[in-house]
Formats: sequence, C-alpha cells, structure tokens
Amino acid sequence: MNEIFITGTDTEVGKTFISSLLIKYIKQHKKKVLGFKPIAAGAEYAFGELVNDDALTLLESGNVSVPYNIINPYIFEQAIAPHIAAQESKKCITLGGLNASYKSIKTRLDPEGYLITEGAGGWALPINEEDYLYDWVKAQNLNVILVVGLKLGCLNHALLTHAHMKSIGVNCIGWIANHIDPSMHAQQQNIDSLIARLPMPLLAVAPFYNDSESEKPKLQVYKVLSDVLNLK
Ligand SMILES: Nc1ncnc2c1ncn2[C@@H]1O[C@H](COP(=O)(O)OP(=O)(O)OP(=O)(O)O)[C@@H](O)[C@H]1O
Ligand SMILES: C[C@H](N)[C@H](N)CCCCCC(=O)O
Ligand SMILES: [Mg+2]
Repeated sequence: MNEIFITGTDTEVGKTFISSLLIKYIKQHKKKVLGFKPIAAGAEYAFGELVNDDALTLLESGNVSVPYNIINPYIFEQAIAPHIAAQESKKCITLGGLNASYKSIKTRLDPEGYLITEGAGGWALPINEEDYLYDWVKAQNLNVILVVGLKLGCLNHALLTHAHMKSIGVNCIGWIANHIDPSMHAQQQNIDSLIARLPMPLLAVAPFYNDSESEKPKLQVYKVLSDVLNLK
C-alpha cells in the first residue's frame, strides 16, 4: 500500500486543501485512494453524529466508500488543540488507539491503493501529556509531504519542521508550496529560498484560489510528484 502523511508549516496552511487535490490527482491515475483524518478538533452535529469538515472533504475526495468513523476516529467539538479538547471531554488520544484505527482503515484498501493521512495543526502536535503525532508517524514509518503555506514566517517554520523530521529519522519525500496569501511580497523568492535550503524536492505549487472563480483549483505539478507517489 502507498501511505503518505501530510503535514504543514502550521494549522490553516492548506493541508486539507492540498490533500484533497492530491487525492484527485491520484484518482486521475485510476488508483483507489482514501483519506484519513485521525484527529480532528472542530466539529458539528449532523444527524446526531459529530462530523468534521476536513474529514468530510477527504472522504468526498476519495473513491473508496467507508463509514465516517473509519476515516476519523478521534473527533472533538471544540476547535482547539486536540489534546486539550480530549482532556476537557475526559478522553485520551493514544498511540495504541491511532495504531488500531490505522490498521482498521488499511483493511479497506488493496496493496495498490493509496492512503493519504492528514495531520492536525503543525508537525509538533501534542496528542497527550507524553506523545506527539510525529511519534506515531515515525512508528508507522510513513513518508511525509510538507505543505508550506506561503506567508511571512514560513521559511522559519518550514526549515525547523524539516530539521526536526531529520533529527528523528522521518523521511520527508517532498514539499508543496501553497499560495494562501495573495498579498505576500516576494512569493517566488521565498519559494526559491526554500528550494535552495530544503534537501527534498518541490513537488507542486498551488496558486491562490479565489472562491468566486468559476474554475476549480488546480495544482501545478512537477514530474517528480508522480515519481515519489509511485504513479506511472
Ligand atoms: N491555495 C489556496 N487558495 C485559497 N485558499 C486556500 C488555499 N489553500 C487553502 N486555502 C484556504 O485556507 C483555509 C485553510 O486551509 P485548510 O483548511 O486546508 O488548512 P489546514 O492546514 O488543513 O488547517 P487545519 O490545521 O485546521 O487542518 C481554508 O479556508 C482553505 O480553503
Ligand atoms: C482547530 C484547528 N483548526 C486544528 N484542527 C487544530 C490545531 C491545533 C494547533 C495546536 C498548536 O500547535 O497550537
Ligand atoms: Mg485541515
């Protein structure tokens, strides 16, 4: 199975936006693909069940039909740091629980399928008093793609995020530049600054997408994306 973990330089930098475009890109290659949002904070009740927008977006983007709770095992109503939301609702996010959910979702895909997991927040997300979501990513030996939300400050966030991945032995297979701030100055120079400093390839660039535009958002994809995703 092809398994990828999508992290970002921060919360709200476009992990869901990019994950959804990547899932669509993989579907264009006639592959089965499923999104996984293990931990979601910020949810509403629909038909008596708590649901989260990111998880719904991932579910709708893929082409494998599974019940909601399979793709989003940990869900909290408040849009706050998940380990705090868990404490407040007297629940506990555990590495064991994440492993069990991951094992369960993997039974829904065959070995040629793609499982795209979206993190929550940035790379260093506490999940309880001891563990971080990256401990789980490392334990599962997942390849990571870093979404860089292009805004002032993203160079520091991207470089520190990658430095930490390297220090714990997590494999980052590439990064994606996401134009989230149309007013940002020197956008291309910022991309070039990261190309020069990050050792992994730039896989794609997402333009700023204006909701009022009739066109669907599109990734500008580099050939290396299909290579790292094993898509022929
Ligand atoms: N390229 C883009 N153009 C325009 N808007 C974008 C773009 N990328 C993301 N956005 C918008 O920015 C907001 C944050 O994006 P998104 O929800 O994907 O971030 P996230 O990193 O997944 O956040 P979270 O940490 O909550 O999971 C959303 O409203 C999304 O539609
Ligand atoms: C609520 C938000 N949209 C995300 N789901 C969770 C972000 C957690 C950030 C934790 C932190 O780094 O401070
Ligand atoms: Mg998201």
